[in-house]
Amino acid sequence: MAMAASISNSTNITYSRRYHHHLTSSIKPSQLPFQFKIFKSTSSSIQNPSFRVSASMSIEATQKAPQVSFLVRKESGVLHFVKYHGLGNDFILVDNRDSVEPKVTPDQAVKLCDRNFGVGADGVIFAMPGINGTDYTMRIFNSDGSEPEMCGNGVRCFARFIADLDDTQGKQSFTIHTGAGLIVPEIQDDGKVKVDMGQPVLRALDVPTKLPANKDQAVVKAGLEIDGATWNVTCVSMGNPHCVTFSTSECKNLLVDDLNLSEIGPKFEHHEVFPARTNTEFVQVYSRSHLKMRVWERGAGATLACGTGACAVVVAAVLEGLSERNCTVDLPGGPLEIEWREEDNHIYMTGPAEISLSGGSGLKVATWESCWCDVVCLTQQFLRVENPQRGPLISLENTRLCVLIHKSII
Ligand SMILES: N[C@@H](CCC[C@H](N)C(=O)O)C(=O)O
Repeated sequence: MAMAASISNSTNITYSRRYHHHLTSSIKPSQLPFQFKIFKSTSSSIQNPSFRVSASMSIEATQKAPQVSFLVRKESGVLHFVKYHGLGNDFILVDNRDSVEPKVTPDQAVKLCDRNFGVGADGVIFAMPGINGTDYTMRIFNSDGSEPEMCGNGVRCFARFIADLDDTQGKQSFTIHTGAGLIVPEIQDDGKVKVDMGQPVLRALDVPTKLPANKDQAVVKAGLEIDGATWNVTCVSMGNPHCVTFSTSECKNLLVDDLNLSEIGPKFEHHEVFPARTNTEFVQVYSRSHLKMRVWERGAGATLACGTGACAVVVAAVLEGLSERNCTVDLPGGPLEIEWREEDNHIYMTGPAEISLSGGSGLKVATWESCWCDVVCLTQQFLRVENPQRGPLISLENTRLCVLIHKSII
């Protein structure tokens, strides 16, 4: 059988190879274990990456995939990582359980996260030894190298990452120490992750914001002048700071699709009333249980989803009298279910977290020595590959390196 594979990068350069293989029996595509490695060779400069492509394919209809972690392959000098995403908010996950120092510096994180010259991600997350009796510690660098206290989508990815390692013995719930305190994610039977995100912080000084607070010391529907417009904002910390807006003095219910996020977002992020900068959520109210938001993240810009942001949005909506405590929040990457529970004042967030690829990168101070990725999933419109050990694999829609195996020629 002849199989063609093409590999493209974000600059639309396409590399083609033809592979010949003999099938001895009739095998469904879903039974084929594929492994592609993409070698990105940039020894002298990261400005002109070239790709060396190799592919291997083994076909044994009855053979089960080996029960080993994809992190077992450890070569010295190579950073092994796995990429996960929560609704398109994507992260490079690093197994850092043997050290309390992140294996990647903030500068290296910036390079890794670069979508053109690196792997591409909204942040790098480290799974580290737990402290204060917790199972693990999670630390994260944003794509600009800054370190936030917490990340909601990231913590769902973290839970899946930990569960995908071989040594958790089926455990599905973990206690995680973060900059926002104790966070407890639990992987549900349907594969989604429900996270106890703790309590929101409303005290202006703790958010932190210099905006005028009400008698409860919270900032609810305060006016914020930006470029001659007055935005009504409510400030909430989920460990990290959020500024939530549903309206301006001119417009009672924002039409979020009309906003030019890259123009307005930075003006919120760097506004003097937010001494630690801020994440900003622009929200449209569909009903008292259905909200739509777009986000401009501190240190990462416009992302497809923000878990802490969705939690902050529901808190702000309740405080402004716009919604109930249980809401579906639509984000560009998909919906999250958020509950701000009255009994314990905790917020519970439920949503997906999925693996996109695993890889390794030789990290040097200024350049990438090599970078490889095992592509473990392919877009549905071409070929859906299912890994018998990990279930259906997800699409690479949001990554810049895509391996496309054309279904028509299988
Ligand atoms: N996307 C995250 C938030 C990541 C941190 C944020 N950029 C910050 O600096 O606070 C989420 O899902 O919560």
